[in-house]
Amino acid sequence: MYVYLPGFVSVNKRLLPLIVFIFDIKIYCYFKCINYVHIILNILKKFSGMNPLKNPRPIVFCGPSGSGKSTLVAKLMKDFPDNFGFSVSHTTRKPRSGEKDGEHYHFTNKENMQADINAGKFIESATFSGNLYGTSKASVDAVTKLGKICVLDIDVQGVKQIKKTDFDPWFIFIEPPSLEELETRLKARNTENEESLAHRLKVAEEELNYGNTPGNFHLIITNDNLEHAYAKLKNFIVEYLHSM
Ligand SMILES: Nc1ncnc2c1ncn2[C@@H]1O[C@H](COP(=O)(O)OP(=O)(O)OP(=O)(O)O)[C@@H](O)[C@H]1O
Repeated sequence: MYVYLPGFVSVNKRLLPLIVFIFDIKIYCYFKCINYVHIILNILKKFSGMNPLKNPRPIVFCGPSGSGKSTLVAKLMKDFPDNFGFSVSHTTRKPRSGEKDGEHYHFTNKENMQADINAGKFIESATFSGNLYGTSKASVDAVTKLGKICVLDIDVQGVKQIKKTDFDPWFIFIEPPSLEELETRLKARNTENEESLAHRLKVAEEELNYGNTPGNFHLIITNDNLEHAYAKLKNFIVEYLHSM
């Protein structure tokens, strides 16, 4: 869809808000006697990721399995491809075929990992099926040093552990509109058997209690309508980027 501006210049309609925005800044700068090109370039740089962020505060996403964390984070990554990064977790399980050390996980052994946990080198860790999994401070720092906001997907037990350390991320809780809807989504996702579904729903109840306890999270998003939920998340991120 194109519109014709005076002077016979045709412009894609989606660009109009940007043009109006730039025009507003130009007028503001004219009256304040500031160089508007400099201001616009800085704003564009910030949001395009051309400017690495200085010591960005990581963001921990938490919420019941199936509440939509991965879906919302994927949208965020698409909108801000250069501003976010994932840390690489450690595990003592054996690599599966195709998994690369340092890329999918840092593969290690129990003795070394337990020693590092005891030495306070991990912000959180847990045991699943007899194997240790965890997030090291170094792997979060590696993302932060690149000037990117480190995104972490951590369960409630992990969040409780992090809160006991000096690590100080933003905590965002994603909740489903109801347990019934959570069950529907998990069934539709087709990743669960009856046993794992029942387990996830039981854990979800406890997680929702923790998530909704005042003071535990900086932001709680009810993921009812995906676009509304994402708009709330994006507002938070844009405000955060502005404040840096
Ligand atoms: N607002 C929504 N409306 C309907 N379906 C949704 C909505 N948000 C996410 N979903 C769907 O719900 C399912 C669960 O979402 P997703 O996998 O993102 O959850 P998750 O919290 O990352 O789960 P897990 O912790 O198990 O990885 C997916 O199939 C996704 O497409």
